[in-house]
Amino acid sequence: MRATQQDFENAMNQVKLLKKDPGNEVKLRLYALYKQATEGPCTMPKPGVFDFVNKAKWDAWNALGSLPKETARQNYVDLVSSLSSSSEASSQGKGGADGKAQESKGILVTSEGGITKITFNRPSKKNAITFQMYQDIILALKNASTDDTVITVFTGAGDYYSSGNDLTNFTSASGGMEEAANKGAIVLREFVNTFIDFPKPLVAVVNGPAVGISVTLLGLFDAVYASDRATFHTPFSHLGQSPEACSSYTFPKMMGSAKAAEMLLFGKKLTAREAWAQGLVTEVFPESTFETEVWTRLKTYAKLPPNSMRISKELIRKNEKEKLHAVNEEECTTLRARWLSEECINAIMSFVTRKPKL
Ligand SMILES: CCCCCC/C=C/C(=O)SCCNC(=O)CCNC(=O)[C@H](O)C(C)(C)COP(=O)(O)OP(=O)(O)OC[C@H]1O[C@@H](n2cnc3c(N)ncnc32)[C@H](O)[C@@H]1OP(=O)(O)O
Repeated sequence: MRATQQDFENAMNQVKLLKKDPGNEVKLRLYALYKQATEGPCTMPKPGVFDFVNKAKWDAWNALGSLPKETARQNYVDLVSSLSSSSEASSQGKGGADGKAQESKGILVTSEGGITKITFNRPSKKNAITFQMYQDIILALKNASTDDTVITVFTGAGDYYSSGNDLTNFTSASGGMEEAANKGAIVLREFVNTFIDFPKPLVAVVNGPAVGISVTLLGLFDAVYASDRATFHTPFSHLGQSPEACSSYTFPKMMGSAKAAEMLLFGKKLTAREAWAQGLVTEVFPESTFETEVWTRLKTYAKLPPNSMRISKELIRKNEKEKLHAVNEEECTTLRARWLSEECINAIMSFVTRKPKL
């Protein structure tokens, strides 16, 4: 039976729910089939040789020649169906009861002893945050804000806390940089708003190096415990980008504008003790006792009266909320423009095309 327009639209939605990243080759094939099915043969001018991403996409689309739209639509549906059967669609239920675990691609959410634990769980990529992970974290925080857990804790699996935004979020987007930048700004706005509005105590257990957005977000946490192995790095200028997660406001407020500028403008990497001295970190622990000491403490905190902690947090945050939302809005608008700048595109391309290690 021929794939209908409805089958095609269902397949497009299905792609967004794939649990396993199908890899760049498959993504290019999907892109090419989508373009062929919706626009017909490629008539676009060939991108320049240094425009790696758009050239790869153009090549994939152009290779389909005069394949009829209907056949491209059918092939797209078939390809998605084969991917979906090998990679069960992502789902994340509502948690809260002790011992329940929800796993999505890239994050692991567990709840035990009154603590929701959200783990960046992509150690082979230093826990870089994909578009899907941003969305899964939003969902996990929304669940944690209304379930019966008392404290929510972020940590990282493996040697890193997180290397920040996955730099391939933009290069692997099927609709080009402009579409990726629009999507990025929308996702980022909602993601940061969820942290601003999160009603319960939010704690970061920074087990290792933290980069980019995983650092800036810490300004919205209630406590940050760090191993003495952790470092804090915000290389935004090196990436042609600008600060996010309200750090253009929280960092100068917390550490003074001179120290904030060293981090946010010049990309100075701080040790855990330096970050503590600047007020970004609550307490630093020796790596050898870090996990035991921190988790023992958190288990005690999770037994404190939850309503009292929620009300105190509300009082602390109340006068800042409107300001934080306005800052988030402006940072997202600024970043959207940055992502389309030559400085940023060149920096991202030089990361994704760097030579593999021997
Ligand atoms: C909705 C969108 C919101 C966006 C908000 C804006 C956010 C901005 C930021 O977060 S900016 C910060 C972005 N992050 C970085 O610039 C870090 C980039 N990575 C590195 O510099 C290094 O990988 C490292 C210092 C983190 C670790 O170096 P090393 O110990 O030498 O390991 P590898 O480089 O070999 O890394 C292993 C493996 O992981 C991949 N990887 C690491 N970080 C990222 C990343 N941020 N994005 C994508 N991929 C990453 C790396 O490519 C290696 O993969 P491979 O084994 O080669 O397949």
